[in-house]
Amino acid sequence: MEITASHPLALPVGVTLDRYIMHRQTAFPYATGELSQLLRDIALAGKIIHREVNRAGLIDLTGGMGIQNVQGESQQKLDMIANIRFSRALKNGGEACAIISEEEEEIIYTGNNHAKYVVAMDPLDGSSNIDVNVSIGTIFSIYRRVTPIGTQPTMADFLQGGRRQVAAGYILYGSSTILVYSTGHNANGFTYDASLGEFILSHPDIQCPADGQIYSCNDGNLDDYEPGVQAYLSACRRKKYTARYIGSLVADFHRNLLKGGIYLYPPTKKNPDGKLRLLYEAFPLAFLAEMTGCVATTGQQSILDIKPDSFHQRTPLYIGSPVMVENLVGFLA
Ligand SMILES: O=P(O)(O)OC[C@H]1O[C@](O)(COP(=O)(O)O)[C@@H](O)[C@@H]1O
Ligand SMILES: [Mg+2]
Ligand SMILES: [Mg+2]
Repeated sequence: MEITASHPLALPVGVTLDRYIMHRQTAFPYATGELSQLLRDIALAGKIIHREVNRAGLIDLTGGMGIQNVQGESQQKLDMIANIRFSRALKNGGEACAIISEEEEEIIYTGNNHAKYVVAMDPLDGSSNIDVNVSIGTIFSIYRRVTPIGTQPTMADFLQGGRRQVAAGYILYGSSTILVYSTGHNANGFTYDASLGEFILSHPDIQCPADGQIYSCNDGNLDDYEPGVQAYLSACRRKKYTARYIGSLVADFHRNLLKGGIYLYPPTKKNPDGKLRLLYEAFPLAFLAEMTGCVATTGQQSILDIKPDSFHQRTPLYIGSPVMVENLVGFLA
């Protein structure tokens, strides 16, 4: 029997992330490869965290550290491991001159002052789900620095505003591990094939359904929510929409992005400005939302139009299918 290229065992594995990045880079004659390398460094750290997440229960990576981060939240071991792994990959990769992380109060200087880019990151999103084997993620946002190359980066490099992001994305560690990112044109998803050690293009040019029937919010805070939000949620219930809330922003966003839906984290008594952080949760997902036809708002303005003034500031977040978000905004008006 002759084995041809179409034989099931000879079929192509698909487009790897590396090959996709290279291909995209050729589309931009002025591209110098630094952003491509930075994306590869993030993918590498993602592969390592994929490995740690998958064996967290076996190597005592579950549980807290007994210390609190700048948010006043107890830091989980995996929060810190992810923070170390991503910081190290960005330091060694040489393309990021500084990092803002959920797990550290101040700027992390990588020493790569020659580098053009800065990264804001949520190394491990959905920390409350780490110990219970529920999907968690990593969120990242990339800016071209505004301070001169060769100098020490400053706050200004990080507080440029969501529309100045040159790339953003997330890695979802779920039943499979998927990297979804955009460099400002469209958004693509790459599923990790651990047997090859490669991210493979699995979700090209993701487009969010204009409408949906899934709503995601912490119902336990219902009494805290403003009347407009409560009215919107009871309208969802009346319409027999499906309530789905994983408690990991990345996982809830990803599901709604593919199926159509809305994620809400309104202001609460505990978090009058909302819980989620602007620089490394809301801005990057709002950037992706813009590329996939979703909408991201505070209820009053587009998330991407917020003028940031501090590294760990919070914001209300309503994000998802445009018809649903506009409907919600109608209730808030
Ligand atoms: O437990 P709550 O109040 O519903 O909050 C859940 C939300 O908080 C987060 O866990 C915050 O992110 P971190 O886990 O990175 O701190 C989101 O992922 C999630 O959507
Ligand atoms: Mg988070
Ligand atoms: Mg986190």
